[in-house]
Amino acid sequence: MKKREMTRDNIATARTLSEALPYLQRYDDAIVVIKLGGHAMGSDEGMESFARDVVLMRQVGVNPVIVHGGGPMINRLLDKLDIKSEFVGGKRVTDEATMEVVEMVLSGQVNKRIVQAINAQGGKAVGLSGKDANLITCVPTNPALGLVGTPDKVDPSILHTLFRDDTIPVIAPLGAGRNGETFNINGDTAAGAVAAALQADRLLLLTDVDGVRGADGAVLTELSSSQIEELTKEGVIAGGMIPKTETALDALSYGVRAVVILDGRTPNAVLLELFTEHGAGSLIRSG
Ligand SMILES: Nc1ncnc2c1ncn2[C@@H]1O[C@H](COP(=O)(O)OP(=O)(O)O)[C@@H](O)[C@H]1O
Ligand SMILES: CC(=O)N[C@@H](CCC(=O)OP(=O)(O)O)C(=O)O
Repeated sequence: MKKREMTRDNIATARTLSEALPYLQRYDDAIVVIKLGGHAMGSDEGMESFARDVVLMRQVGVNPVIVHGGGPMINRLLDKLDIKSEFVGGKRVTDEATMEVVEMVLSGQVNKRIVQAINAQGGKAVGLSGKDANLITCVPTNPALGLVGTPDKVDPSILHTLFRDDTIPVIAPLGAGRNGETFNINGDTAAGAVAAALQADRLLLLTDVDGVRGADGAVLTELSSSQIEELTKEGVIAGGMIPKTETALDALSYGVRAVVILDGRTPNAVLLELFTEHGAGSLIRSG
């Protein structure tokens, strides 16, 4: 199928998925890992639009893999339960009581919301966490962070099985420890580890800002690793953006082709990034 120019207009005016298809080229067997952050999944309309994009990607031959966050949703339940929580370097210090809430919210609530949204758009999604089928095994990140885990081994075989069955995996960022523990993994870190294990063609980190901003506040459309190091040292890249840029650099070093940090609240964000010439957000490539 020949690629026609895909603009915001002709995606938005296509009333059905099949109407939009002629504007896309087939991307047979490309693997695109998409991290959907908690801040990017606020509204029901936004979730519906995201789910539609994912189903459309599958229809043009891409294998999408969703790894999600849910920080704001975890905060809400922790508040209700009066459990205090703090972040160090963009990662939640996680004791056992917090871990229970994290798992309940991510695997139970957020994961199923995304699965249901994709299925409602005619896709076939299956929800799992890093604990399923030995997908993600972790080691503790740092004793000061408690049960925060760093992926140590990722076994993507279950994901290949799901691809063959035309099924879209939706992954909650939890991992198993070697001694039966459950670890809380930052969503960006989990997405990077999965993308690396799959040697993904692209890793998209969807958040609530239109990209990585420089010192003057403008979005940098393309970023190198040395720029990232410099901006982090200067404190321009801070908070939740730190795990994202760290993830981008790690993923590239493990063979992921390109990483893009973009605003997940923009309508058709994923499609615009993948199928238009200009893309969206901040692109980070190796070299
Ligand atoms: N240089 C930067 N450019 C853009 N955003 C930044 C930067 N430094 C810090 N941030 C913050 O990082 C946030 C995104 O991280 P986070 O809130 O953890 O997102 P998510 O929940 O989508 O994973 C932005 O909303 C912004 O406040
Ligand atoms: C270790 C750690 O920080 N885990 C995250 C997991 C969820 C997440 O990453 O959510 P967002 O993508 O919405 O920020 C947390 O507990 O909030």
